[in-house]
Amino acid sequence: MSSTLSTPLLDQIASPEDLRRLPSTDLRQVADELRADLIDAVSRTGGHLGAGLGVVELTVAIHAVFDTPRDRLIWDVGHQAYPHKILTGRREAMRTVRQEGGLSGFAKRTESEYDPFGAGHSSTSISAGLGMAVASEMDGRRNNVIAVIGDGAMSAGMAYEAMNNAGALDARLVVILNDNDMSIAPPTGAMSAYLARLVSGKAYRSLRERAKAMTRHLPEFMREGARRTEEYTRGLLTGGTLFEELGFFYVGPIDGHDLDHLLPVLRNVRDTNNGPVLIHVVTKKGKGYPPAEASADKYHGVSKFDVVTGAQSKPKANAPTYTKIFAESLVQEAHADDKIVAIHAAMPDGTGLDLFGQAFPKRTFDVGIAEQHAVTFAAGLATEGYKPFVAVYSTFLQRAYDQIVHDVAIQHLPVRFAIDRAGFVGADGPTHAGSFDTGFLCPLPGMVVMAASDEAELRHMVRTAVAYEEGPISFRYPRGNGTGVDLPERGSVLALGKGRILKEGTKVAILSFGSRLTEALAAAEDLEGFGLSTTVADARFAKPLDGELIAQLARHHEVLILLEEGASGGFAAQVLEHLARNGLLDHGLKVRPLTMPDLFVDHASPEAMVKASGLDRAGIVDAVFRALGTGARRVLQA
Ligand SMILES: Cc1ncc(C[n+]2csc(CCOP(=O)(O)OP(=O)(O)O)c2C)c(N)n1
Ligand SMILES: CC(=O)[C@@H](O)[C@H](O)COP(=O)(O)O
Ligand SMILES: [Mg+2]
Repeated sequence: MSSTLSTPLLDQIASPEDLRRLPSTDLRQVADELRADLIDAVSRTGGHLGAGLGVVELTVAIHAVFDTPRDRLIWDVGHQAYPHKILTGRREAMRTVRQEGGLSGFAKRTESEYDPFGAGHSSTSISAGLGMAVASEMDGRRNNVIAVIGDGAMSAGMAYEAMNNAGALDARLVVILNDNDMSIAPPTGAMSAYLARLVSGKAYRSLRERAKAMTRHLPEFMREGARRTEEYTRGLLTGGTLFEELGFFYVGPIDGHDLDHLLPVLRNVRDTNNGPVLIHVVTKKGKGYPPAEASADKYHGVSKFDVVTGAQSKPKANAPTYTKIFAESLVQEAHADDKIVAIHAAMPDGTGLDLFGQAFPKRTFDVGIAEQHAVTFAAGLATEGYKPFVAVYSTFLQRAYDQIVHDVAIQHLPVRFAIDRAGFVGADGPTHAGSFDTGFLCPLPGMVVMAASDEAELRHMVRTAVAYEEGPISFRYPRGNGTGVDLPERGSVLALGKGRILKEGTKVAILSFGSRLTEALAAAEDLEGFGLSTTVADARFAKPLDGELIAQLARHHEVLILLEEGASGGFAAQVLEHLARNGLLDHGLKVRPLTMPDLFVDHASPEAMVKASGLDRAGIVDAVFRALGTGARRVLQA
């Protein structure tokens, strides 16, 4: 902890019990100390900061009023849960957040009893909370369940599915809508505009007239609350909001940084709550830290930074990111083909489509956090002759699987999937690892599945996807910087289902799919040092497979290593099945698949995750020697 921090009250809080012992008049100071501590902690590690800064007062108020962990508190996404971690016994450990062996950057059940539900992906909190509320009701426990969800997360269909169900069940559930008018980027969509109107008071004023007439029908707790707090009365809006129509009692908008507003409202809800309640809290992302408040992304995610200046320390890169190469290549192609359109789900910067949006604002669609919709929306565009590119992180594409199957693949629609963050992503850990895309795309009839082994390949794959009209096509590429290869001026259209050989040998063959190719070439060098003549090939396609190439590698080598940065069930599984079906294993070929292990790998640096999974240079060499049999390395070394 920084010796310059003065946090006399926070120092006394080892758990929310301690917080609840303090008089309400101390809570403002607790919040100030908590904010300073949060900034100090994240400045040392990097991580998600803006969202946490915005919920400091809300976090203090919730823990002061509710009986956590008996009352269940769920943070949607969980990236804003850092202040919650500090107040729930993890203050010291916060100095390790997202580091190997340290705290997770999200809420995590195994980490604390104060985290009743893990997350990382958005918009799950209301569903999970409803399950807990119903269980509590069935058990007769009558504890409270509170789900805190952001305005960005509120754009996903799942939130409405949950509210629809909660309203019908009349469940005792508290949803706190943390409205900071920001997603990662400024939010888009009609829902966001609706919330803005509620906050600005336009909708509020007309509804208030109606509310006046309804006052005598208000439940007792609302009248009581209104009597007790003048501010609350002023901020109270009842009847007629979308949330009311869904069966929630709507309270708000409330200033989420003013404890004099938050505390009485939360107490009222706690003491008299009987059905679903939605408390609309207005906050500022980045609140209380000027560099965050001033930045465009409100310091959503930051690397280590200087607390005084806010300057972040970004490591110097020798090559552009894959994301940038994808975006630039797509912009280049879109200049030549006006049917190309680009879609992302609330991730303009992350997917690189901010660049595309600058060049083609009318051909760029931010659909909000709505991956399922993004895919079917793209399918609709494809039916009309457009060439939609859905740019999405591998992990978030998982959300849209039925849409890929039912809306795209069965109808053979040429939707192009640009799958970013494929493979280990490092600090965000298992919720964000891009592990499963190859495995879930390959079984789909007619789907073309590619992976880029460097940024030049990525450029070719963008061009290939533009040219391919027969059905859906995907290409995956990792988080971070490229390998530094020379880039072609423009990509070429790749021959469908054809790989390439980079180095020819006779004893060992390494067939790599995607990002591990550089390590495969390095491992081949090591193997040559042992006198093992090694072939290295880049498969490019997991579907259709290059049958000719696979047969050649299988027939003319003793060992075949299948390498990919993805879960088992992906590329290697496809090749193994192909080998088995075509009798290519019958002569005793020693095939070894190298994939991610069958476990959710905890956060660490991507390099450490790759190494721990045996997908690095040394891991590949080891796999070859294991295939050749015990003692092979010793004999060859001698
Ligand atoms: C399903 C899914 N899609 C995308 C993301 C990436 N993501 C993380 S936080 C975030 C913005 C969330 O906005 P909001 O809920 O308003 O929270 P805030 O950061 O404003 O507090 C997005 C798009 C995600 N975590 N999950
Ligand atoms: C919380 C969340 O889902 C995003 O903020 C994510 O952490 C972004 O990851 P990248 O840093 O890879 O864009
Ligand atoms: Mg928000």
